[in-house]
Amino acid sequence: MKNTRIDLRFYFITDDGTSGSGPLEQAKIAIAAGATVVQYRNKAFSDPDFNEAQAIAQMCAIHGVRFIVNDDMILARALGADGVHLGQQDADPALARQILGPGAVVGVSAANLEELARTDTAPCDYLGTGPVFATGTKADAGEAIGLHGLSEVVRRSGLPVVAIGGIFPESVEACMESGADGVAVISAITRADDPAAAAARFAAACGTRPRVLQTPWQDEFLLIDQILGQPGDGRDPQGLLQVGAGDDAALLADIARPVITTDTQHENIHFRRFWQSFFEIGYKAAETAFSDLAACYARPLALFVNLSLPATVSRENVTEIYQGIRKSLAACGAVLGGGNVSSGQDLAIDMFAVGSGHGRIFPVRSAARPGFGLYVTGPLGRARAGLECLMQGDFAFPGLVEAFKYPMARFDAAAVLADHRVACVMDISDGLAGDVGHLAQASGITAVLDLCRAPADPEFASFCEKYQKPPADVMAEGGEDYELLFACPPEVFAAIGRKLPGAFCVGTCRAYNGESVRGLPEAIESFGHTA
Ligand SMILES: Cc1ncc(COP(=O)(O)OP(=O)(O)O)c(N)n1
Ligand SMILES: Cc1ncsc1CCOP(=O)(O)O
Ligand SMILES: [Mg+2]
Repeated sequence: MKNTRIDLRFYFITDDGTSGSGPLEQAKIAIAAGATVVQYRNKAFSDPDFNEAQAIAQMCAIHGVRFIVNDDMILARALGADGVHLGQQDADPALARQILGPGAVVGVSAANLEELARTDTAPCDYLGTGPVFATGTKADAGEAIGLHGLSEVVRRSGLPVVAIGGIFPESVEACMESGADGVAVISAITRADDPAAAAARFAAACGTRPRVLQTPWQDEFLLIDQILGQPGDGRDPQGLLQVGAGDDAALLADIARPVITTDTQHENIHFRRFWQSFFEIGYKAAETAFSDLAACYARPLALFVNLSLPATVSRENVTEIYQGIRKSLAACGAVLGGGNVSSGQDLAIDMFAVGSGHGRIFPVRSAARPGFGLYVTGPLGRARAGLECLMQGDFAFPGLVEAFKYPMARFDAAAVLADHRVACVMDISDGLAGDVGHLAQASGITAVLDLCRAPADPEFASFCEKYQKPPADVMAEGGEDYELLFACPPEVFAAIGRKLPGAFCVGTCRAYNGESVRGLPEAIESFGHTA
């Protein structure tokens, strides 16, 4: 059964064969001009194209434009599309109707009367017929049927018909007069010198109206209000935000020894949507900022977040990012102090974290002394291994993937170190190999690494075995565990170790002998945050 009506007047189809702008840009132009339908046609679709297709789906949804996927009903379903377009070589329309349901749009191609005779049109909502005129866009499109052929199909089909193939604004009227309900167009827009002007001419010929293009977060203030909450809504139990969301700046209650840090997370540098959900991206971004506070013994109070949002991120995605951020805030008792959203090329999360420093001690990197041991608060390399698993598509080590996705700022460990007056601390965000060098340089010592004393970790060990990686290499190069590196006299560590059973020794501090770091596994390069 079908019960779908569709306005076919200006049916735009994305072009996967042009060196000009990509499908999302093309769709935006068509939507802004007044397209009534956008078909996503990508003959070489592969997984990484999903985000772009989703962005087109979102643009269509926001503007009330029907979104149709060519050829692939499963992709249509995954994208929440309005429907699918199927040709003679594609899946059976009856199956598409069964899978997509009665409310979906199912379109079918019948190039001419012969194909129409072979087509089960009962499950279909419309027919795509052509090429009406010669087209260079589809090599296997067959002979042009002309306006006469179009009118014959219209007369026989009993379905709404969209004319396709070689159509220009000048030919729209004749197609409509031949009985078509609309025209489908690719190259006359996508390969025009001025695609926006060409699309506008189509809209005028089809009788549709232009739109002011909205981005998913156009109503920025609403979005920010929704995200930040309001005073008294229980999200700021300590009353830190005397003036919070909704004003130009936040007024915070008095903070003893304010400690401030900033951090930025960029798509494809610090995270990938392919590997992490928006929730996970938000959560981890906040933890990375808070890890800096933990390394300074500061109590976390507030986080300010600026989001740069490309068109491929929806309002729902933004909400998910903030849900992830809120998980992190809840874990450490901090509040969301404010923020901003703006359009951008890539998804980026800029953060500004505020904390209250320890009453007596502010640890620094420069306080290591010869004779001190070098220690870390917990296992190293697990997050790096988890990242490798994601890159390989290996699901055999869920604990490692979890370590990559859900690091925890070590406020618990910081409290123990502070109790023992440890004065030299930093968080390991770039990998031990790189970060120990920073500590050694700041302290003017030589750090001698020895990673053989790391506690046994069966999952990590079997990962290293499977991928033939020396464990010490992965431990030394892997950032993103967000453990703390600290230096103190061995007798102090003896007491700390009883309270922090996961902590272990990674080396010793010696008088500077011309090298900042010794004992690094060979061929180690700290995992730099470069693309
Ligand atoms: C609206 C519309 N009409 C016809 C087609 C062509 O479909 P098909 O014959 O399956 O060819 P491909 O487009 O898949 O190469 C269409 N896509 N849209
Ligand atoms: C997909 C398709 N099916 C029949 S003709 C055609 C191509 C239409 O492209 P253009 O509008 O550039 O002629
Ligand atoms: Mg097809």
